[in-house]
Amino acid sequence: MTNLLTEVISWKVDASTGYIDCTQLENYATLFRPKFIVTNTSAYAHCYDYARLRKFLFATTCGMHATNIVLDSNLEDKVLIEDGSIVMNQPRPNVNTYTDATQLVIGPKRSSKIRRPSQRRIDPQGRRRRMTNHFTKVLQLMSGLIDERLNERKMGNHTNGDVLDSLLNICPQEIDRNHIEHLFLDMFVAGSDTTSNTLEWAMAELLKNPHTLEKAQEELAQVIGRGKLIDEADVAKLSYLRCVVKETFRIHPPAPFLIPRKAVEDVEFCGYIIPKDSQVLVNIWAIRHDSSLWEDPLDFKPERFWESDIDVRGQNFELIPFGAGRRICPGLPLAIKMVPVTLGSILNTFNWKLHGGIAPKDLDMEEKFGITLGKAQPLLAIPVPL
Ligand code: HEM
Repeated sequence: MTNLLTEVISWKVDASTGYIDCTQLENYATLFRPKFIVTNTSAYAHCYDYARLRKFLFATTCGMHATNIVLDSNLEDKVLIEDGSIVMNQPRPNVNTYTDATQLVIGPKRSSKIRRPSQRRIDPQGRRRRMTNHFTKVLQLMSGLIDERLNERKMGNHTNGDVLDSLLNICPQEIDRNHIEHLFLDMFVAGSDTTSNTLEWAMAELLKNPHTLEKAQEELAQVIGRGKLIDEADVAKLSYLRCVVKETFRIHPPAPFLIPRKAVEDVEFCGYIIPKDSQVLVNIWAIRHDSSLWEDPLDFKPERFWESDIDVRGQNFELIPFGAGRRICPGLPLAIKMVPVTLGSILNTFNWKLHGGIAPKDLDMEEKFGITLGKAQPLLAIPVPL
């Protein structure tokens, strides 16, 4: 499916570098709507006296994917907050369905025993059944949106040119509808949890280190003006915010072992022989702890990037939260826009404090390993309208 994704969205491998050229996806990323993020935060703040940020950020990220990246259709008026969850107005299925489905994939399993191949079909906790059920509903959501788009195109009043349009232009000759639905599912699964976890960690680190929060808000106030929405173009002017994002990627890489590789032949690497067919994990979590690479590696210090050219795009191996080389994350161009725009928007339109009178230094920062490296305890933070 990834090959298909790569082909369809015209990602090309640059012959000289071997890297994927994600220019076209990057163009889609210009469709962000910060207003959507802030409207959600604002609605959330009114619903609750505290915000369970993870749920909100996850739903917001999904919403952004849906409204801005994959489908440039304007779903904003159709998205609302109910009972603390972001739901789509009827007749669309509830976005929680997607959240629940992902939680089932990445959530803790009661039995961690490795089962024999003959037992793999057994589903004692009903997870597979529930997951299939949830994913079916998400696929129905995608299907409904595709129907809508096809109708709009038939009526001749559609001018979007988003990812869905690119795919429909080559459907059914090169790709069928079933592929489109599953392709969108892939993008949602790979993109939402990674992005929302990064945002939750960024907020947790800022709240734990109030001087960094103040500095980030101060910069936003000076460059953008307090209370104003930020958009992509502003990010270039927000150096400290960009340092905060890099430092969050460094300390909390969502995929701490990247995606497993397999040696296709015996390889000698740094004096070791890696036998053919070995599974190879790249431990970027350990790289972040390496004091020969980073001064005070466990401390959250965005300032370390002030004077540094180190970037997350796969050229500096001490910081590769998106991987590197041919299999580098194809969502990188989206994510490096989505994270600072979302973070900057919620920082510039609200004041934030920890729920329950917790002192910043006591904030629990334990990690929990699932498909992505999340925060073990959800961050509870109160958005205080300005
Ligand atoms: C903070 C955000 C994100 C992070 C940190 C992240 C990180 C990663 C990493 C580390 C990999 C594996 C790369 C490797 O093994 O070398 C990966 C793969 C992938 N990511 Fe992301 N990702 C993010 C957001 C996204 C988004 C927004 C999308 C799509 C919209 C996406 C789609 C994918 C896909 C399809 C793959 C599989 C690529 C392949 O197998 O070749 N990611 N991502």
